[in-house]
Amino acid sequence: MSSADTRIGLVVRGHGRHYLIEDEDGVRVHCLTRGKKSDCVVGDRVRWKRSSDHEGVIESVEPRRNLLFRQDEWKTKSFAANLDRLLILVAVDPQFSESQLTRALIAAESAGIAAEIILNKTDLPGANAARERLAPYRAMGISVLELSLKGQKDASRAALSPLLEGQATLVLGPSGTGKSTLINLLIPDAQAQVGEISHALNSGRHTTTTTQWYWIDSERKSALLDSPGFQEFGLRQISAPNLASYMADFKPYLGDCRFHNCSHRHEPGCAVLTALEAGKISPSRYRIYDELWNELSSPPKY
Ligand SMILES: Nc1nc2c(ncn2[C@@H]2O[C@H](COP(=O)(O)OP(=O)(O)OP(=O)(O)O)[C@@H](O)[C@H]2O)c(=O)[nH]1
Ligand SMILES: [Zn+2]
Repeated sequence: MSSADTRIGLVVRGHGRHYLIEDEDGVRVHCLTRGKKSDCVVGDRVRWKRSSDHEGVIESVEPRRNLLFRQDEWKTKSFAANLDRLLILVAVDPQFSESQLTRALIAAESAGIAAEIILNKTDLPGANAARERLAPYRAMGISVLELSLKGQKDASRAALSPLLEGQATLVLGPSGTGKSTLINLLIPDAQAQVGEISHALNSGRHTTTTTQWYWIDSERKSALLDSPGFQEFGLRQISAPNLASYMADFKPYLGDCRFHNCSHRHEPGCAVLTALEAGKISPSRYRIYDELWNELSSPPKY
């Protein structure tokens, strides 16, 4: 088939082999992929053509700028493609897992996606403790935006809007941190958008197993992507020796170890261990590095 028969569309939702794509005019069409494989993800640009008045077929996926995914021993789970930014939402309460935060940052860094942190619920007692836990992240140059999404709606909107403008931004965050509050603040008709999409895909109203694409503005320039919660954030796509290069606080020391293939765990003359002892790398970040190293260098358990 020549590409003249096909048009470019944006994948805004996937469900099995069923996708909802949006054409250049913003019209949404239910499309199927050819064959059994479903290898496009939300955010992909695809070539598609109409197969009937109501449906289309996806012929191919355009090259991706990036792909954010997690990978455990058994499977790869894609969050979305062609992202401009990852926002990791954590809260004062429930207390966030630093390991999950670090994993998300490493996945973004290795995919070449800029990442920032939002600390929500700063109105609660315990805000200072949360701030302290995030201090190493600030120190390594990652922006931490403090919000109180529920109580300070206007201020939150004003802080977020410039960040999101003209971008495709994925929000990741554990349950209970205020993800729905954030989405509803920026996209008042979010529930309606979900309902419309689920209806078009026949996937049921409450299917939240895949990433959801929302337009923030009527010009369809700024998008927010919401991904369902997850328990595990595997990083099997990364090899243990490359791990440190995706950690901004380790990176400055990487060329300075005595051995070029230093694992930064027990070797003499290790610049990372020296930085740890000097307090330039935080003990919690080092502990996560060590845990990840063990995880990534152990053979799969199956
Ligand atoms: N104190 C305080 N509570 C907040 C704030 N933002 C959200 N909450 C509350 O935190 C709880 C969780 O918020 P949601 O927006 O439902 O969180 P979620 O991340 O979508 O959680 P799931 O629906 O479990 O995925 C709700 O009771 C909110 O009212 C805030 O800035 N301060
Ligand atoms: Zn070293």
